[in-house]
Amino acid sequence: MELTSLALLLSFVFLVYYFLLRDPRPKGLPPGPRRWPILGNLLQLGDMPHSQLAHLAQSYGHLFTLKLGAQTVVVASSPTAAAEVLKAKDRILSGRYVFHSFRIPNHVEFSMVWSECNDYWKMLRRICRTELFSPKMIEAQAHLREEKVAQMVGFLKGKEGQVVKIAEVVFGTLFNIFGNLIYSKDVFDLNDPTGGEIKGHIWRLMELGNSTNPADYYPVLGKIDLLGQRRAVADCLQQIYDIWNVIMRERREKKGDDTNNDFVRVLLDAELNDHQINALLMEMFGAGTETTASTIEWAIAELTKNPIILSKLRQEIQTIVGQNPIKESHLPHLPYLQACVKETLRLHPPTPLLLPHKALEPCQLLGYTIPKDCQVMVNAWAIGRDPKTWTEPLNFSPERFLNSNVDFKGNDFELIPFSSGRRICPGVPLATQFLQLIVGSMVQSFEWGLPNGIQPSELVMNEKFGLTLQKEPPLLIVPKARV
Ligand code: HEM
Repeated sequence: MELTSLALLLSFVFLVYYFLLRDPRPKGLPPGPRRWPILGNLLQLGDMPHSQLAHLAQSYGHLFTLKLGAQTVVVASSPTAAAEVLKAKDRILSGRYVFHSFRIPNHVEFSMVWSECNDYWKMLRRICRTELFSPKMIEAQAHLREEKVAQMVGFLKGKEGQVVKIAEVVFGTLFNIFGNLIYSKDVFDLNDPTGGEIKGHIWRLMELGNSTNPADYYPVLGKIDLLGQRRAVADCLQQIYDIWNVIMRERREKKGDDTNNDFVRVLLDAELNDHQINALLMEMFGAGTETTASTIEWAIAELTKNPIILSKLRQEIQTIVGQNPIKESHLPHLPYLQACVKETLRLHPPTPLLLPHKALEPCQLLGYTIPKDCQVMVNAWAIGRDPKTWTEPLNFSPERFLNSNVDFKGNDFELIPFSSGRRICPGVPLATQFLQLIVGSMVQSFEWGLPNGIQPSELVMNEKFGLTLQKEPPLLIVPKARV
């Protein structure tokens, strides 16, 4: 063989080894599946990443490593691994990986979701804890939520016998609850198919938030904004902020005459500027509506599939509340309703992989070495369905919570739909009220069936990423008023 041919053959063998066979995982990381050149493990994610990752955990263990494009990601999939990430290494792993579509000046630096846990973030968390979601504020604003839910019930009574897309009605109701909690205004007209001015912008923003940005896998693409996603998010935000700036100007002008007891009042009193207030309000809508609406849709779906549980719940509400509309003061006396909500969140956490955390510095995790800047995900969906923790995990069985202290407030790592540790969802107190009030009111006020003669046992819900906007087909029901 000629020398050149031999050299070419050896080069080819070396390249095949280097790119296809060699596993370039840095030393010390948890094990993981073999990765392809350039793509890494991207093709293994499929269109339901939480479910695929749960599957991979069966082969590689409760802490494993993936390469997604150029990003190294460690995935925790058991209560032990989650406790290690969110409790034992809470500070070091509390960094946030910021999605490229949201790296927008005048937004990202004022954001709570995307900030590191710096002094500004601590100030926002304190406002949430002591003001916006304090027990006093939750109680003071209960009548607003009750009023908007009564409007939803009235709207659905007008739709008796017609097919209703439940997510849309719940979304509209949540938008209006938020509008009133935040700046004492409705934002959504349930009877208007366009939903009103601001709805389109927020809806589009949520769609953009759910779409994949290639730069999150290949950061070199970040600067060129290949698909224009960052520009589109910036445009949407500007349109929403233009509307809110008018409201804020009016409220600043009112000053002492402003009698509204809402979030804008609290934030103006805390002397936040318009950029800071806009970013925070946007996050309330963004983080609070889709998650809550998705959970309610799943609860209705599970109750439709489980008529015995539905009638038990109806019986509890009948005994404790009777014919009058449910008030938030009833909620602590409705343990079966609470259990139904917990069970829905166990099976269908709306952010199944929480939000991606990032290592602020290298650290040891269950004997492995996690490098600085490594992304860390926690698979709350897999943890909620783990047969080592839950008996018959795929069954919707609220009874499992009746004589149990397990709760979703961040102390029980087998149930972490809201996460745990310093990054735990600050909206838990509000979300709990929304979920129980809306599900309870639907059950109390309506019988419902599925359209086109579909039987409840035939109801198949698409679990794609667990989020309402991405569900095809959505849950359609035909309501029939009870009271
Ligand atoms: C069913 C309802 C909800 C669920 C399941 C949920 C879940 C979550 C999760 C998993 C996170 C990420 C935690 C982490 O990074 O480890 C989060 C963060 C957040 N949530 Fe919620 N959430 C819900 C409702 C709400 C509501 C109603 C609000 C506010 C009105 C809200 C505001 C936020 C904010 C601002 C963050 C970012 C916190 C930070 O990074 O410091 N969420 N939520």
